[in-house]
Amino acid sequence: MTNLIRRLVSKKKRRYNLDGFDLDLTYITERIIAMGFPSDNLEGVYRNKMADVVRFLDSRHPDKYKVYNLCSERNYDTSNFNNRVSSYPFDDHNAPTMNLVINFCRDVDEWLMKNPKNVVVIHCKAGKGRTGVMICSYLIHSGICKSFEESLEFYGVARTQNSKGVTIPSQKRYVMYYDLLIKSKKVYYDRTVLLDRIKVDSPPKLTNDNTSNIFFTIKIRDNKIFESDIQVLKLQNTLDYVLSKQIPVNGDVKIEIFHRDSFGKKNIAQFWINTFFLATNPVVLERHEIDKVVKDKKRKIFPDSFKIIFYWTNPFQAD
Ligand SMILES: CCCCCCCC(=O)OC[C@H](COP(=O)(O)O[C@H]1[C@H](O)[C@@H](OP(=O)(O)O)[C@H](OP(=O)(O)O)[C@@H](OP(=O)(O)O)[C@H]1O)OC(=O)CCCCCCC
Repeated sequence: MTNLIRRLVSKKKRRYNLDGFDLDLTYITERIIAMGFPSDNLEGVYRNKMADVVRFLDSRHPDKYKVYNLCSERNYDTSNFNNRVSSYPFDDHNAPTMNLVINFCRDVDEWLMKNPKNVVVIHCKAGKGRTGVMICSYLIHSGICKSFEESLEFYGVARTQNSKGVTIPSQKRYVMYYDLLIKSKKVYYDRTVLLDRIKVDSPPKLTNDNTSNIFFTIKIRDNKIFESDIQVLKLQNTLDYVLSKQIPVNGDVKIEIFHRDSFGKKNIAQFWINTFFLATNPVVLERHEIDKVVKDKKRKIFPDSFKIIFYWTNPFQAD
């Protein structure tokens, strides 16, 4: 019964089902393992049980494994894994920071280079989205995959039965960024640019009378630096918000669009971008490139033509 619940919760992910083990765990390559959170108590009933994961790793890769926990929301006693655990935390359904990806790839590389028998075991909560971003980045870093498209495909096929590994647009974008960074051979830094203006084309249908109360926020990593006032929009209108003062942003930037009604505010769309990689101006994000919007498969809220456009300025001409 417990295993049935675990299989239901792990959905389309490929499980390790051999020699008496039945775990939400997949070998992406012989030396890169993805898995669900090693849990205790009630969570242990529907996710991987910590004791089973320890038994598996100690029997298959004694003293040769290192575990990477990507969850910002939970932790465990690392002595379960002989303290060979590194933490690279970021939030569920979000992108990591670029520095987190860079440091993670270095750490994994260092461990794998130490001994040809060493393996890495990477997990978040479900062991799919966040785990996928980091594994795909390392597949590029190590040269196992030659492009971000190849790594996303490779991981999706290996980890799931429906090839839906990394599905959140911002998470995919960060794998693309890492590919660009590796190919450019440049040294990453939190480049400063100025945000000028944000447009939302073809507003969503959120109410029966087609009026929506939209506002947006800008965060640099986890710090909110700007919140717009509420814009009342009718369907067919375009939200065109010219910032009264240019806003300097650097590195990982999260923009969230909210709708406010009598029940409160609801985050309806969001995306992460990294300023180091901004090239075109304006930046146009199509429907399929915006988190949450892609989940509206039947186009009930967001029309096909929905897009977010933003304008920015490079304060340093030489960049
Ligand atoms: C009889 C019970 C039948 C249960 C059937 C459940 C079937 C079911 O939907 O199970 C799944 C859910 C939620 O599952 P999780 O709590 O594991 O949540 C997943 C997690 O957020 C993934 O992110 P990450 O941690 O990999 O970064 C996410 O992938 P992504 O970020 O790529 O979108 C995935 O989205 P996705 O589904 O792929 O769109 C989420 O479902 O489990 C529970 O809510 C725990 C249920 C606890 C039940 C306790 C029972 C004791």
